[in-house]
Amino acid sequence: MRADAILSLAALRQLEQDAAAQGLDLMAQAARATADWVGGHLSPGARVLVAAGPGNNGGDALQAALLLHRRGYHVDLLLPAAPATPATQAAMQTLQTAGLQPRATLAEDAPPPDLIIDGLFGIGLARDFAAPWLDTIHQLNALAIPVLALDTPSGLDPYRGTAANVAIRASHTLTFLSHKPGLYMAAGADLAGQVELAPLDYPSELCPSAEGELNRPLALLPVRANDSHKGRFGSVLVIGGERGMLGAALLAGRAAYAGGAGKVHLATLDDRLAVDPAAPELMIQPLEPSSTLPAADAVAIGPGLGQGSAARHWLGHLIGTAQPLLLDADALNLLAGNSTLQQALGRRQGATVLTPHPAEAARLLACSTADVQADRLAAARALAQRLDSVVVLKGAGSLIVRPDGYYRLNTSGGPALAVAGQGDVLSGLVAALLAQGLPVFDAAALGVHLHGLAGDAYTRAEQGPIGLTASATVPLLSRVINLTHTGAHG
Ligand SMILES: NC(=O)C1=CN([C@@H]2O[C@H](COP(=O)(O)OP(=O)(O)OC[C@H]3O[C@@H](n4cnc5c(N)ncnc54)[C@H](O)[C@@H]3O)[C@@H](O)[C@H]2O)[C@@H](O)CC1
Ligand SMILES: Nc1ncnc2c1ncn2[C@@H]1O[C@H](COP(=O)(O)OP(=O)(O)O)[C@@H](O)[C@H]1O
Ligand SMILES: [K+]
Repeated sequence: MRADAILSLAALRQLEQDAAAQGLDLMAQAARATADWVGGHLSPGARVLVAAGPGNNGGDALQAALLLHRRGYHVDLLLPAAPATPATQAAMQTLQTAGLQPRATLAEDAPPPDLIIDGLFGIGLARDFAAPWLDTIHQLNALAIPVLALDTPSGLDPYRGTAANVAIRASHTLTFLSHKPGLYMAAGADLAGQVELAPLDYPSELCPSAEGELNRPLALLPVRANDSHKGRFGSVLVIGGERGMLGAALLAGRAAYAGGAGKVHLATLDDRLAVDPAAPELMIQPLEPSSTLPAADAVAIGPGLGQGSAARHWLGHLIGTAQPLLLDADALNLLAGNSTLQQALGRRQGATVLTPHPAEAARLLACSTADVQADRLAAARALAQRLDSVVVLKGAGSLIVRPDGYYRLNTSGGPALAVAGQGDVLSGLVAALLAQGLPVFDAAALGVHLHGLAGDAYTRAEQGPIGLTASATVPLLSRVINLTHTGAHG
């Protein structure tokens, strides 16, 4: 299996069953990976508090506790409930034989540990917590000590990224067998800390097919030949810029140049800007109902578009063309209220990308933003399938989803990007990648990845995420593109 692959929960459970039927002990492997992780971070003699739950997540933790004890660590065991699975019961018996006695509650006078291992609950979490779990998790969080969560922080749904009524806040998560999207999305983005994968060993024929993968840049722009000219790198048309929202179209246009487009046209609904003095290379044309649109290899419609009749007209017109097309912002809001446009989009011949943030996705799905965030993958898949488009569901852990449901989960970027105008920048960048000929899923995925890298570069350079504006992101885009730019001559 590819290292970046994501297995569905059902596939993971199937793999677990098939491995057990072949006599493979995945729990022992998970425990070894855990003990090795601790060995890479703390020296023997360090104090480790191992919190174990009743299921197999607890089994992983208890087997790891035994290994750590044998390797010379000082292990304290917290076992709030009796082990419920045979593997967990057996692990507990071996620990007791080795002289380790568990406690049911945290000892108030115990010396503070150097690390907590959270093996309370994994993928088997089924409901909100009651006592004693509620108190235990609050108490563990209150210790404010580094936590290594096994598989997932207890209380976090590692597929949806939603938290139960309380959840462990981990500094690190060691997840087993396959990546899990909820460790990067919604509440998971703050609860999982640094995530590492322990893939574990099993025969390759047991490996189910993946439902998605982490978004790593697979498709890159081709290296540019010395004998190049602007006509080789595609032209982008941005349509938007209603009164009071011209800036959105300008940001998209500037980002399209930063993303390597050879030519960028802006067709704006507000006719009061003849030129962008900060980016005079943008060719700006006010839109009249009778206008002929400039020829383009990719079109982005939506940044600052508004929802007036002219906006509706141009959206309908573009859906009827076969050009690669990106819909953002008010183009999505117009679409949400118009089933005729939605049907036309579903029948569209050309490649289409939709880039909703959760509120725009909610309007399209006629549900609440909270509903979208409660199951981001299901929401993005529903839209991609219904509108036969590649969908980028933005926000922490952006998802890039194909109509057949396969997805890439983005891990770059962060709160530096949580500021007005970043969506416009992303639209222009993805349009530039489309105009340069990347296939639609790759263009969307690479654009999201690079946009996130620009945010990460800022956070690193400024030692924090505060203060990055959308316009200041544009030059960072070209820097990260040039840094990652490899491949064959185009
Ligand atoms: N999937 C796999 O192939 C592997 C799984 N392993 C581990 O096994 C874990 C899954 O084990 P399980 O399926 O036993 O599940 P868990 O250990 O996550 O939890 C299941 C137990 O918790 C109880 N429970 C669920 N929600 C509760 C709540 N809110 N309050 C109180 N009790 C609750 C259930 O009744 C059950 O006893 C994984 O996360 C991973 O850590 C590893 O051993 C490696 C292999
Ligand atoms: N916390 C975050 N982590 C990662 N990416 C983020 C975060 N917040 C915002 N972003 C990204 O920034 C962009 C914001 O887009 P959007 O909400 O459409 O902004 P606007 O409408 O103001 O242009 C999206 O690409 C989104 O994924
Ligand atoms: K856990």
